[in-house]
Amino acid sequence: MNEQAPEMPTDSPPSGFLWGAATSSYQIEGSPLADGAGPSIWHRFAHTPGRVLNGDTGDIACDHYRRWREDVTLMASLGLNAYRFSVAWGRILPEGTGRVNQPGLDFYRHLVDALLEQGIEPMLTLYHWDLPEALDARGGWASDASPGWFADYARILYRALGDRVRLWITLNEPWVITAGGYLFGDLAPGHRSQSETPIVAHNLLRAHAAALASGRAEGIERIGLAVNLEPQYPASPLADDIAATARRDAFINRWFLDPVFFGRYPAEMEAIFGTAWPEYSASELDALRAPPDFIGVNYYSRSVVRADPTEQPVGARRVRQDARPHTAMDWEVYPQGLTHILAWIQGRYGNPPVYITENGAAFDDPPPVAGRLHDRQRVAYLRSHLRAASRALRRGVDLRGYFAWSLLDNFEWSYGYAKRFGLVRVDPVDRQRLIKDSGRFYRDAIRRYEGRA
Ligand SMILES: OC[C@H]1NNC[C@@H](O)[C@@H]1O
Repeated sequence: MNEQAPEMPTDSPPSGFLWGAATSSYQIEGSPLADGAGPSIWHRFAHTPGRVLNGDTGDIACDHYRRWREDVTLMASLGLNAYRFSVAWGRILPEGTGRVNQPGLDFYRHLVDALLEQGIEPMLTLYHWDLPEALDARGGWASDASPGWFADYARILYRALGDRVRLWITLNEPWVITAGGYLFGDLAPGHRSQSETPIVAHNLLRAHAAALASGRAEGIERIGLAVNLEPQYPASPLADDIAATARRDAFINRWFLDPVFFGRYPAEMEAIFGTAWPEYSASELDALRAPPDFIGVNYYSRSVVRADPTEQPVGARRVRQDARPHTAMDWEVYPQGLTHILAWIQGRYGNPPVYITENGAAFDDPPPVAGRLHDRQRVAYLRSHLRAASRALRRGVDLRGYFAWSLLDNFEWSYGYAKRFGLVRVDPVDRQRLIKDSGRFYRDAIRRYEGRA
């Protein structure tokens, strides 16, 4: 059987299904201060010794800020009909609020126009972690003013691009923003505070609601929220493991979705944060109810969970499944979890429209040989997860698209350039692009699924 054959179920996806790839501004653009842009918290964090592996920064990254035309051509050659990217807030508002930097707006307008010329649907993420440094200096997401800052920023983009961008996402992975940036401290701004963490989460939810409202006022009809979801499975039938699994499920999967859909936090949150969990009035909780027009699901892996009082604040830890394959991030390859989490959304939140806005894997790729890069593990990962998505479609999940993470090898946050997720290799020296076998596989899969093969 042809190694590259998608070997996937023949049932074709719904018409208009989006086949895309995803990136984010700080991870690929480079030129973080070009043309009047203001620094972000990631510019500062990456330039702080010890924060990023090998001292890597996003100063050049994939040089996308200068190579964006080439990259749009690359997307078209892969047969993508959609592309998910994020806007660097600091390019639009160098101080985070106030003065608009026109060259920043122009960059994204040119990118969007080039995508549309190629028949590629843009999906724009308003916030993918690169908060303007000037706003962090004013309290950042811990500030009560942060939802207003975000809504004003969003409104500028809605007005500038709302006539050509139809798919918007307010926040990328509010859980990672909160847990990585404010609880565990491995991501910018690098805080480690149990008391600050629930406040930041609450402000992010308020910010999502405010950006949704300002989008509605501007006539924007399809605004989503992208969340990292990770199905949690108990390591044993022991009551402690079952309870620990429920806590970790609330902590990772329900902390943000329950408020936006139900106007309430999961009951487990108070047990997790104890006295650090604030008291909220009924009106404060109801103000969080802001169901998105679609959910963006970022899926990578699952967790098998055991109770562990030493692992705070949840009192649970992931048990490594040694017998199964893992990626270079040490994440178990578990495609079934994608089907499960999509079915879970369908059942819990009333079958809302869903896009898989990120799915992919980092592996230690072999070097290119004769202009080819045989990333077999990534091909296998994509094939198994596309099948898992197909099984969710068969179960009636309102799945509308799939975005591979990522188009390009890029800056993987605190890992720098050591972890590579790209369908396309980016040479660490000259940033030359080389489509990997996984990119070719994805192109062929799109053709097969769309009946063009
Ligand atoms: O770790 C892989 C990806 N996960 N979601 C957010 C992205 O910015 C990451 O690169």
